[in-house]
Amino acid sequence: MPTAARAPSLWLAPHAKEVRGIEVVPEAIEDARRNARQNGAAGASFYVGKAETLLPEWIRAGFRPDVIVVDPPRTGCDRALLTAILAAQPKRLVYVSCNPSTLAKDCKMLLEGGGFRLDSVQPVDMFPQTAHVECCVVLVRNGR
Ligand SMILES: C[S@@+](CC[C@H](N)C(=O)[O-])C[C@H]1O[C@@H](n2cnc3c(N)ncnc32)[C@H](O)[C@@H]1O
Repeated sequence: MPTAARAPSLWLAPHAKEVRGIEVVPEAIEDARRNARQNGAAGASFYVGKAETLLPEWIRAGFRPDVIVVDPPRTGCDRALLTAILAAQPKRLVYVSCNPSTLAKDCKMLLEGGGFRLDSVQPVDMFPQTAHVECCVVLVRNGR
């Protein structure tokens, strides 16, 4: 179960055999490892690198996650990451976004890539009185 690095990994760890977190900032990975130790999240491991580099490597090596969680910057996910997600065919993809336009663009590619259907879209008004909105989208594998 690869995820955005820190918070989601720790919440998910008790429910999964294995959780892998990816993050480009090394200090964030150190924090994640420390948090995992302090919270007894033994199945969580964390990797410094780009998700669009590491996930395709893992998929080529046979890694098949049940669930993928992404929480990208405002620019959205790299195309190579979306391609790797399509190849991995997880049962569920949870996409947390702070930019509805890149979220829509990435979901279009994922839905047109086949294999997924849209399950839910949940905006969260974390920044009242501003134009910003967080949004959580769940895509599920077709046939589920
Ligand atoms: C919106 S924040 C999400 C933070 C995340 N929820 C967490 O708990 O660590 C986006 C994060 O993606 C990281 N990031 C940016 N580009 C990345 C990439 N290509 N691969 C992996 N992480 C990336 C940023 O450093 C930032 O911490």
